[in-house]
Amino acid sequence: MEANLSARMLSKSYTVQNIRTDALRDVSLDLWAGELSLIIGPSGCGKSTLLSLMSGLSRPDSGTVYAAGVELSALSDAERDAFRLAHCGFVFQGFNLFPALTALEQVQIPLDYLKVPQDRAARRAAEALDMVGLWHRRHLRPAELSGGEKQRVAIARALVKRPSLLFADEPTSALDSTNGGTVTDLLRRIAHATGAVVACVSHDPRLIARADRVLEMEDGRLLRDRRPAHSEPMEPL
Ligand SMILES: Nc1ncnc2c1ncn2[C@@H]1O[C@H](COP(=O)(O)OP(=O)(O)OP(=O)(O)O)[C@@H](O)[C@H]1O
Repeated sequence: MEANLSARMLSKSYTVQNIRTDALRDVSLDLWAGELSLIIGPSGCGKSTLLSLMSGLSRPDSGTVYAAGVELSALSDAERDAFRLAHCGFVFQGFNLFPALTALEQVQIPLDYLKVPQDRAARRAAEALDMVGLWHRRHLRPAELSGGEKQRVAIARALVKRPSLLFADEPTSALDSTNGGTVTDLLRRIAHATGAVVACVSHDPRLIARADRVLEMEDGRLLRDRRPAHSEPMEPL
């Protein structure tokens, strides 16, 4: 079977004031559609750098990334921007919601950028909000939502484009453990239901049992690749 995202021998270093940090050293991995892959490891081990290279947010010093059939590392900056717009959804730690917009309006924004006609955009935004269990909260603004609900709105906004690649960088670190668990389970259900590659970076070991696959990093390298045993099957979305 062909992987939906393949990284080969990725290396990236940063030099600040003549001090060089090797953030990633010859990392190779394949990610598969329809599962939640958790990339875990201590602070500074290179998780965010790896996510940023795999999603085309930045370029490696050496190595290649193939995603959705495209060699990202061979694209220009403008071509990578277009690739991300077409194929990638992103979820971040800080939710990044607009204070003045309702939950439903936040979710519809990416479709406005993609120039999807209004009636279709409204329908798809409603479906995405329903998928994260927040249709009944559609008229509320961020200040009226809990942290867990805000993150679920952000996930719906990432989902509404129907991305083939969904990237989450520390999506649970601003949440308590119950809400963190809910958000992680949601990411896993989304992977199963939509067939997207879902890659989530976290330093929180509590998420390990909720992922389909766990990739452990240390000091810019991948140390371990395993699949936790799940005792309970997931409920469908
Ligand atoms: N833009 C940058 N400029 C300079 N150094 C950087 C930059 N981005 C990352 N680094 C360094 O590269 C290394 C890896 O950073 P990265 O953010 O990828 O790690 P991380 O595992 O995601 O860390 P955290 O869990 O703390 O977010 C660290 O030593 C970091 O200080």
